[in-house]
Amino acid sequence: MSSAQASAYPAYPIEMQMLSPLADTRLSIGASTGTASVVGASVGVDLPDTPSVPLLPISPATSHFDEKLDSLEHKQQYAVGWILVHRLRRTASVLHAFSRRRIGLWCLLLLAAKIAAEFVFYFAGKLPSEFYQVLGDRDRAAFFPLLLRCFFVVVVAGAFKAALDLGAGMLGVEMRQALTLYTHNRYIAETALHSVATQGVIDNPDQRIAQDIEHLSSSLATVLPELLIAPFLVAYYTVKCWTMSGFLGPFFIYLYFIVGALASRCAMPPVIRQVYRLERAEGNFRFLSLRMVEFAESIAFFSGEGHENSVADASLGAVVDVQRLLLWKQFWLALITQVFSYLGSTVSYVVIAVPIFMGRYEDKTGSDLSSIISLNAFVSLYLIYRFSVIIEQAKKLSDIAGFTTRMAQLWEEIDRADEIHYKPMRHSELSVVASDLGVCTPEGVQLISNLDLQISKGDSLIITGPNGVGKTSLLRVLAGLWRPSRGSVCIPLDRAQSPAVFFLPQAPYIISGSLRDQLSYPGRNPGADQNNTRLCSDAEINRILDQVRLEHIVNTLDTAAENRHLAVFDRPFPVQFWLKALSPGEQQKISIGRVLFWNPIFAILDECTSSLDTASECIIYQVLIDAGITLVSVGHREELRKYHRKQLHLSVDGHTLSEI
Ligand SMILES: Nc1ncnc2c1ncn2[C@@H]1O[C@H](COP(=O)(O)OP(=O)(O)OP(=O)(O)O)[C@@H](O)[C@H]1O
Repeated sequence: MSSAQASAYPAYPIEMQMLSPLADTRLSIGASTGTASVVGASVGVDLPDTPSVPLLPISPATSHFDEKLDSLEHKQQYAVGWILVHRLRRTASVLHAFSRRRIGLWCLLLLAAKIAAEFVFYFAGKLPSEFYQVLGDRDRAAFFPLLLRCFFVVVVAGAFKAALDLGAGMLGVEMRQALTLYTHNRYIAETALHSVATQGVIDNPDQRIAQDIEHLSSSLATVLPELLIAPFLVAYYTVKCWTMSGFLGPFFIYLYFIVGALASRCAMPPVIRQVYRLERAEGNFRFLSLRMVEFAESIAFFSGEGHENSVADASLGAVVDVQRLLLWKQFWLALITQVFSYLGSTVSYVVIAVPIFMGRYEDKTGSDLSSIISLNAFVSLYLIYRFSVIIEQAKKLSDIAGFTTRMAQLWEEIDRADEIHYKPMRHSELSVVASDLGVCTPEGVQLISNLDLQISKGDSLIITGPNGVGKTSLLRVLAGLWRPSRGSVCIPLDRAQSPAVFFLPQAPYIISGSLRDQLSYPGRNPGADQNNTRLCSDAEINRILDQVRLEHIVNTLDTAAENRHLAVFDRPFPVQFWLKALSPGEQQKISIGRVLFWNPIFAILDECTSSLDTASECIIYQVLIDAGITLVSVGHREELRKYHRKQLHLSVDGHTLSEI
């Protein structure tokens, strides 16, 4: 390797092993950021880590919808302008409110480390030129001190590089925690969860929380220090380059930067578009696999493995098709950025060639000239490198814009849900009253109209009617999950230790935790303040298990291997354990146990005994009546009528209310 060749890649001694005539400029200088390239790689790896909701089954029939979603998301990715500024400002204020001190501290430390590291890297970058000088002059006395200094600088540069990675990682974690805590507080709330999660206005809220916030935080943590320090470094190395090679040096480098930035910008949008499509396809693929695990038994009973196999293959096909397309799009982006990367070293020769050929260094000896070439190459390569870092940050900023958009859309949807949240009115009477009530689906399909209903304490009501007529929808309106399309609902005030109204959905909801946690769920009076936690006592657990005929579960828990040192009612088990240990009917009994624990005035039961045998169902209903709980039940079995005083029959033609 000639001295001229060598001097084109002086970079830092710490990265000497990477130096070669074909070395990418950023590979040879990239020690300060740890970034490997600007080749659009980071837009290509944003795959979902969590299963997504079943929004888009994979089938050719959905491709048109996919296309529409694509174009929508494509636009949203570039939702720049004031709306993005507003969203970024909101993100900043959330970070400020949730973790201002820790984030501020990490930002300051990171910036300080970055400035110090740049100094070290500058000295490291000058070392090769000093070696050329010392070796060129055959100066043995100066060689060993220089070698020692080189070793010291390498160690310090390595330490700074590691510290920068640590600082950026910690800052990312702090930001992720703050943004996710804020989102949890807003999303997992009475006003938002049901509406945002079930009404599907925005896709995959789970993915936005678990993945997009993480990507946003880690991107912000790497971009912020780079952008803060970039103007100073560019200015400094521009002046340095100007003094060494005249104005033509910076001119060529700026020109190179502008052309390179424009070219890679042109190739980027198609990549981002395919990344979005890939994310969605991956989400659907994972969702199918998860469903297969969840419904393995049903599939086995149906002998549906063949069908599932072909659906899984089709889903995989959709993923790999997009992956292939993405690789092609990335190829063009990579081609452009790689060509410009390698061109960087050539530009540095041009920069130094001009003053040499113009005779500026005529009076220099061979070793002086080698040293100047090396130092100049370092300065111009570093300036080029700083520009490529800026290009890279610009690309990351568009990623940040995309992730901010996805996160902020979720926040905005939560804001909307908060605004339109409907809460039934409360009154001091012991009755549930519906006046002139209209019930519509979220799509606006009228299910029930002009319903006047008064359910007084002791006047249990059974709601009957054909499938799909709107029985559950009526309960949703009574619970405040759906806003009535017309009229109003009024329910009693909660009491200190128990809610006035307790709703049991059709599907039992089993949680991770102990038997005490299961029966006490949700752990606090749904109507009371957040800190008012109440758990079943041992006596209450024994009573409830006896009432719902579930005493035998204690033996199952007692013989389980986990946490034997704890009392049986307090042994925590994962939800998977509970789902295996309890049959669907037993799971429903656990749910009913919660009603008995909370002892509300009214229990609104949506086919919550559908998995029980008739004898067990009758026992359960009798226990609830004996507990003095007034029931509003949806049920199809004739036996249930005798536990109620009134019947509301819904049909497509209207409704009738009658005494039993
Ligand atoms: N979240 C929703 N978005 C849109 N439509 C819905 C939604 N939930 C229910 N519907 C529609 O409202 C209608 C009534 O549903 P609902 O669940 O209230 O019926 P149901 O009488 O309880 O039926 P079943 O006896 O089968 O439980 C159905 O046609 C259903 O498709």
